[in-house]
Amino acid sequence: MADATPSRTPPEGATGCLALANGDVLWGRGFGAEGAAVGEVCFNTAMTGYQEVMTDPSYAGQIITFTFPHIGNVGANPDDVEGLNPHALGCIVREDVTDPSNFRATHRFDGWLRNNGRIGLAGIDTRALTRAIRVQGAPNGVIAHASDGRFDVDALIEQARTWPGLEGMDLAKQVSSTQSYKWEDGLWSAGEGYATHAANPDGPHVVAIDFGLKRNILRNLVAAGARLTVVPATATFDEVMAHQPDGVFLSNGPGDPAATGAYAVPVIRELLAISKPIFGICLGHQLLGLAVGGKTSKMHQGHRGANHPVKRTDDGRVEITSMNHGFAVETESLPANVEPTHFSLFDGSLAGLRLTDKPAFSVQYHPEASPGPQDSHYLFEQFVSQLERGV
Ligand SMILES: NC(=O)CC[C@H](N)C(=O)O
Repeated sequence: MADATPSRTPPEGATGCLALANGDVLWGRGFGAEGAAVGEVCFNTAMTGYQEVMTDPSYAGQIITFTFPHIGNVGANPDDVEGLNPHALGCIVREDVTDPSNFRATHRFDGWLRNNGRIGLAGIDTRALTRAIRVQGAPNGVIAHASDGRFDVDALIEQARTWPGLEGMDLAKQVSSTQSYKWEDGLWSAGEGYATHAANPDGPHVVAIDFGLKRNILRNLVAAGARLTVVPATATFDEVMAHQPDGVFLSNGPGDPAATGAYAVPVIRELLAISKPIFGICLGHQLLGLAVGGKTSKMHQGHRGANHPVKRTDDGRVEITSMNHGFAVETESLPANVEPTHFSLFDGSLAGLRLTDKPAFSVQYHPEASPGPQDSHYLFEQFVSQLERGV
C-alpha cells in the first residue's frame, strides 16, 4: 500500500506484522496473544472506547486500525465490554501500550488482549494505513504476532489472498446466543457506585433478536422502560411470537446483511405482515431495509468511529453519532412506503428509515453510544413509548 513502507523482510526487532492480500507487509511490534488471524482491515476514528469496540460482536471478522494513537492508556476492566469476549480479531495501533492510568483498570490492555486470545500490533504508521484504506477500500489481511520474530511471510500473504472476504459472509449465527434468555440490567454509572437503573417488570415486552448484539443496547431498552427477552438470530416467527412480544428489536451484528437476510428477512416480513412494531439498529436496520424490498451493498470504506454527523430529514438537525458499518442500504432501492429519516453528512448514505404504513423504523448508527447533547437516546424512548401506547 502506498505510503506504508512495505517490506517482506522483518526489520530488526519486529515481532508483529500485517500481511495484506496485495502482497504488502507492514512491520511492527506484536502484543497481546501470539499467532495469526485473517480478516478485513478497517479503521476506527474514536478517541476512546477501545474495549467496547474490541468486544462489539459487529466487528467479528475484522482487524481494527485505531487512528487515535494512544490506545490502551486507560487499561481494561470487566465492565466496559459489549459482549462476553473480544470479537474483533485484532487491533493495529501507533504507540506501544503503556501502563494504565485509570482507577477502574483491572488489567493492562495488552494483558487483557492476550487473556482473550486477540492479537495487537503497535508501531504502525496508522495514518498512512488509514489513508491507504480510504483510497483503496478495506483490504483483507493477516495480523500476526511472534515474539521470536519468525514469520512465514509468503504463507501469511497467501492466507490473506485466499480469505473470501466479508461480502456474502453470514457471521451473525456465529456470534449470536444460541439460547433465549431474559435481560434485566439497566444503565449504570461508575460515578454512582455502579447503581443500575431498575428494570420495569410491567413494561412492554420487547423480544430482541440477537444478530450479535451489544449489551448497552439492551441496557438502554431497559432504561427506556421495556421488559426484555433475547432470542437467537435463527429464531423463527413462531419462536419470536411464542414470547408474546409487544414489539421486536433487531440488533446490530457482523457480516453481510444479505447473507444473514436469507433466514432473517422471512421472519421480519411475517412480523411486518401482522404490524408488530419493530426497531432496528445497524445490521437490524439493514435487515429491515432488505425485508421491505430494499438492497444493501458493501461500502468503499465504511463508517467506524464516534463522531459521525447524521442529518435528520424531519427537522434538519444534525446528530453526532457512533457508527460501525461497512454495508449500507441503498436509498434508491427503497420502495414508496419507506421514508428515509437520516442521512450521513459524510457521504449522503442512508442512516435511518421509517415505514409509512407499519410501526417500524431503524437507524444505521448506534444510538446507545452516540455522544453529545443532541444524542440519539430518544430513539429508545420513542420505541418503548410507542409500545406503551399500543401502537
Ligand atoms: N454494527 C453493525 O451492526 C454492522 C452491520 C454490518 N455488519 C455492516 O458492517 O455494515
